[in-house]
Amino acid sequence: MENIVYFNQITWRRNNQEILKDINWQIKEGEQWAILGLNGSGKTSLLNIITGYNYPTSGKMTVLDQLFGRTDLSELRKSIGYVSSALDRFQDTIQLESVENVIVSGKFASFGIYEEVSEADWRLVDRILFDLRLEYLKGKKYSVLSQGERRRVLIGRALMSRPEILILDEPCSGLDILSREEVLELMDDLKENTHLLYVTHHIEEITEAITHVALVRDGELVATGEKRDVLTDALLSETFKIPVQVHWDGGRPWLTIEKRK
Ligand SMILES: Nc1ncnc2c1ncn2[C@@H]1O[C@H](COP(=O)(O)OP(=O)(O)OP(=O)(O)O)[C@@H](O)[C@H]1O
Repeated sequence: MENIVYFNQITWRRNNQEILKDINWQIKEGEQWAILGLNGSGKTSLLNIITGYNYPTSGKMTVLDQLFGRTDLSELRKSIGYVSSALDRFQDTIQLESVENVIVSGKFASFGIYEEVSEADWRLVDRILFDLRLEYLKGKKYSVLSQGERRRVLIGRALMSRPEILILDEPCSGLDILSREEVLELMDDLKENTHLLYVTHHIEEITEAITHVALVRDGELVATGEKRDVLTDALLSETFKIPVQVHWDGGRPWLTIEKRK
């Protein structure tokens, strides 16, 4: 495959406002990306272009080498997994389901099981439980899980469709420091079978599994590239509109805020 994602001079306009401006960005096979930017900078709008929910106003766009305008977006979406802490609002419907049922429902893009589940599907559930080290939760109801376990089960659910792209939109928001590390530890395993797009406000969540970073500010890309080239004091200060310094510890970047005059 040539490109996983390719934005060529993409703009997205809404109500006469240019929300995304002149976006040029390529994600290649084998790369794992993080996306950073302030609230309202355009991260979700960018992701919604990739998933085909926002249609570009101008420019050329391909996802998994499929050219927008010539491809069936609903088919394409089956290759894209999406986990968001915003999914928490759907959790009411799955409280009483077992962990296995929640995971298997990912195959049907619904939170209920309305279609027949095959033997092969259950084998994949077992495989996912094993890979994500969640076997100890087998048979438990979703409602009794900790927040960290719930996030990991929702990631497992997204893997049921064997996505080529997995969007993790602030998957660690609201988690304590231990649960957050448990979710982050999955990153190494996930990257073997999919391409990660990891959105966060906390740069220390950019683990060694992430290879590349995109910085977004006011609907424009400040920088895209290998993480060591992009996560610099100057580029992060520009992105976050506040003077910051980055330092690396344990293979991860950490931020300190410079005192403002
Ligand atoms: N459908 C829409 N119609 C009009 N304006 C929109 C629409 N979607 C997003 N916007 C605007 O585009 C800008 C970028 O929003 P977006 O949700 O992409 O930001 P974000 O970086 O994901 O923010 P956050 O970190 O808060 O989730 C905001 O000013 C928002 O109000």
